[in-house]
Amino acid sequence: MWQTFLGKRLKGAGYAIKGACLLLRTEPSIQVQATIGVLMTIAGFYFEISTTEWMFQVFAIGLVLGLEGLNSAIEGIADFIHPNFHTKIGFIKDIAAGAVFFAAITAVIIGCIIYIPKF
Ligand SMILES: Nc1ncnc2c1ncn2[C@@H]1O[C@H](COP(=O)(O)OP(=O)(O)OP(=O)(O)O)[C@@H](O)[C@H]1O
Repeated sequence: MWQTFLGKRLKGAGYAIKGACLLLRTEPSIQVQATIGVLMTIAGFYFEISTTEWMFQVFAIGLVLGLEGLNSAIEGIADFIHPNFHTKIGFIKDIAAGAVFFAAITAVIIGCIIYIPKF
């Protein structure tokens, strides 16, 4: 029983890693956000930010990438179930993008709080 449970969880993790690789390979928005994440990580090492600052920065990068990935999935579902123009599809895509915007603004504020005092 435990072997089946563990096997299923490991399989699930495998699918999730595959999904993360797919996002990085196919989604331009994720590629941009991931590049910003890498640059911020380099900046973190360069400015030798504190442990607390690392925690906020890593959290912000993960939050933006995670929501951007979900946004891509919502866009994919919307295009699949209704490929033609529809105001409801437009609304769904806009609010999904709005959710990413909240996370991105949060990340920018965290970045400003960490890095502005270092200049
Ligand atoms: N099927 C649709 N019906 C109504 N409005 C749409 C539809 N598709 C897109 N839109 C509008 O266009 C905006 C951008 O759409 P989307 O996020 O799909 O990006 P895109 O530029 O069309 O394509 P992609 O992100 O794949 O490059 C949406 O937020 C929405 O306002």
